Amino acid sequence: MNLFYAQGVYFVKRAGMGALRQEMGLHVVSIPGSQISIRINNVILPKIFYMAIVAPSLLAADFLHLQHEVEMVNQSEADWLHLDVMDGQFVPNISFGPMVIEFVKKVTTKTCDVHLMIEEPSRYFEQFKKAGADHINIHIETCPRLHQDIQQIKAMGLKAGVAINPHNPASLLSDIIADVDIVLVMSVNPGFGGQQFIPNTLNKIREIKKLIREKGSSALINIDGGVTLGNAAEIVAAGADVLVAGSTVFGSKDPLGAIRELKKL
Ligand SMILES: O=C(CO)[C@H](O)[C@H](O)COP(=O)(O)O
Repeated sequence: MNLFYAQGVYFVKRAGMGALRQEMGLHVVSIPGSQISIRINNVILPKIFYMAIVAPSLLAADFLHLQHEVEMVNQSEADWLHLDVMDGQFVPNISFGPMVIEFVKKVTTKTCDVHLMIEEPSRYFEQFKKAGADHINIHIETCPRLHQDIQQIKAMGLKAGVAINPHNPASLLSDIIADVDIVLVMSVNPGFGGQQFIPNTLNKIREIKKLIREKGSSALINIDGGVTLGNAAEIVAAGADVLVAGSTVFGSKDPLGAIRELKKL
């Protein structure tokens, strides 16, 4: 187990996660749960802090001032920029596609986490890579050849994520979880920002965490939808690694402060 000391706080790097995390540009990571104690050289460290990855979702930004919004995220403590692509088929809403991402990429300094809520996503992998995606997340519900699609994303040099809708159980991930870098758990029905977090997601996070351990996976658990300053601590305590936050960040009078609060968890 790797231990870091920074700003008066000990951070623990979870076994098996380090390489991926460092590759993803993170310096310190830990296991959740301030209730966990660890023993190092016979000294018990009583408090372990967890730093979630924070990914503001551009869907909730002011599109008239997109550059300004992206620059705000650049100045923040956020780690990733979450980019929701919707086709009006898989989800009822239509958002934006590779062209917008290409412009965003010119300005952003953050990792571009692209979430494809579209039918037949593999038709567009190349376009999204070209546009600047660092991660491509695809839905288990849209991919009859999910394993092949995940391998294709990874072969392109990108991180691959599998997204799962609220009605689908964690067990559906059983035979793919060892192959993915990210599990994107939808905590609202996909299509729109500003919805209420579905409480059963907390159980699902715990189940996915268990599955990750059982399968020796190094996937990060990313929670998308209805994340607020009020429920984020509980979500992280359940085992989430990444918090996508749209309205909580872009709807705030102090978006930098909102991101800072999420990072403090
Ligand atoms: O994927 C999404 C919707 O399909 C959005 O990323 C998600 O809803 C985040 O928005 P908010 O934080 O406002 O709930």
